[in-house]
Amino acid sequence: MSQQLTVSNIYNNKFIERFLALIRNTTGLTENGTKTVASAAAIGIILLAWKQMKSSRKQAAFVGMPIPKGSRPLVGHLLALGPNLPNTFHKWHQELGPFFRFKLGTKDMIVLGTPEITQELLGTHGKYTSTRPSNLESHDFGQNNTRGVVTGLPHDKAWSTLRRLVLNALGTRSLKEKSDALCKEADEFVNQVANGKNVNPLQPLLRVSLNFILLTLFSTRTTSIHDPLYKNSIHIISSFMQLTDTKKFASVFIPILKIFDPLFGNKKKVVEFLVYTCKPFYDDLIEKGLNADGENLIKSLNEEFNHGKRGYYNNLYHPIHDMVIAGTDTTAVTITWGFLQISTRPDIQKKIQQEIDAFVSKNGRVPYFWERDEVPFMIATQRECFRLRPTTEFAVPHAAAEDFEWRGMLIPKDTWIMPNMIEAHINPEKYPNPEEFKPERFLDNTDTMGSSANRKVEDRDQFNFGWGRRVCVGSYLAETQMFNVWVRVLSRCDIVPSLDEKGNEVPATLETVEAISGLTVVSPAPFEIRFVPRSKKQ
Ligand code: HEM
Repeated sequence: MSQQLTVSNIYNNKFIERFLALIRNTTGLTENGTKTVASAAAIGIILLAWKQMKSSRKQAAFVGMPIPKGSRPLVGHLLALGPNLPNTFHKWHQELGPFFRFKLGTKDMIVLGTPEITQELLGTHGKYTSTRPSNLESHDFGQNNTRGVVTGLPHDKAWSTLRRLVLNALGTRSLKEKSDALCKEADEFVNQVANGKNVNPLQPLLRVSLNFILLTLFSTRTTSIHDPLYKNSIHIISSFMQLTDTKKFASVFIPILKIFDPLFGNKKKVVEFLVYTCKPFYDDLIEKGLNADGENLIKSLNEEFNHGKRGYYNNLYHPIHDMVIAGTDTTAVTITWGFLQISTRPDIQKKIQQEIDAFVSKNGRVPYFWERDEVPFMIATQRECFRLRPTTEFAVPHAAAEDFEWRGMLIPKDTWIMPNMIEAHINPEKYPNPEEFKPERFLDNTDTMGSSANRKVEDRDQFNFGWGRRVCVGSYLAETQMFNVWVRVLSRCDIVPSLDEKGNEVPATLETVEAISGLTVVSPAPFEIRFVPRSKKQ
């Protein structure tokens, strides 16, 4: 009869008996001591085997996923990326298909090149793919891991509440109430530039965007580019962008570089900047916003997270900072790229002006954003400009929240997921002859682009505001601003190329103006155009 297997009779097994004797003879331990050591060894062996099993599962990660050539130990594909990432990725998509994996140092990154694939991974599998890469969280204002909107975690209740409050403050009703103040910002922009002189519209547009954010958050605004509030805000935005440039966090991707962190590491500088520069700046703005008449976002945030108490705002800095950073240059840059594209297309401008003029002669004023059905060709042109020059090249990267399976492949936790915005918008199946500037392809749709983000992928007409649960919370504000500025500029001006010293036109186009990739936004290199008042056109 076979012996029953129990913990105590395990030691009666001949092989184990001999093993215990060996330990006793070599260590001089008692019988009980030997059994304890043997048990500990057995547990160790089991743990090791389990770890081995786990890591062999990890080795099976990404099996079947295309990967470009050129990966090197330690640095991964770093040396194969070349100076122009979108071009390299376009080449890799052509060689490898709609998705591929590459390695940046030791980090795995998946790039998604078609709307369908992106929807599948970031929409259908959103449960696993809606967090952000942990190293995007470069700081927390030194405050117990309070996160903002951009890096908050979807399973965190505070994040859902925050997102809801922000969406509410930047939504249809709220912005309709603020409409007059927002329209004035756009009027002021036209007053400033409508003089027929060469101008780079980006800087004055940055002030319009900043004022849109300051008004909705704190019921305040800057009065000119010389206003200290404007100067300090731009200082905060640009310093933060520079401090958090991916290159400064190379050791995140290439761990061996950590040895240089004490010399070149940036983390301490970021935290000092946030604590000593940003906090006092935001304290002033928060007080201003809480003392202001009427509703604004800071009042609802303080009510929700601090029960309306004054004086303690540690948990509000991060969400506020996110809005200022995410909302200012994105919209200004989008409008700038749009004006650049139509500055060489008087035919397109004329069609838009006919629509606006017809509305003005009927109503005595230009349309509001909610009357955009009256200017369908202008809306279609904005969409076409946005398609041909997306404002972000890879949106804001998502990350895998846990190991999960996709198309039979194991995607490990922390894999970065990057939707390739440029590739998605030149997909010939969705946009026939994608290289052609053709606003007509969007003519039948004046819905907001933000609402298009919630549709089925085949019904979406563009993807610039992102995907899935993390879709941009500021899309309605951005579109309102784009509309207000476009409609006012084109009702009063023609946008034409700049002039050189001899009076010759210098056309600026997507081909002549370099696209400069930033942390998330891709900005035009400095260029100039002119806004010539329509009645005074030579
Ligand atoms: C044309 C202008 C804009 C563009 C192209 C844009 C684009 C984007 C994109 C692509 C994302 C990432 C979505 C994803 O992860 O899939 C995003 C997220 C975000 N945007 Fe925008 N955005 C714009 C304007 C704004 C404005 C005006 C604000 C705020 C006032 C804003 C605030 C945010 C925030 C807070 C997030 C993070 C959302 C989250 O992680 O849940 N954006 N935006």
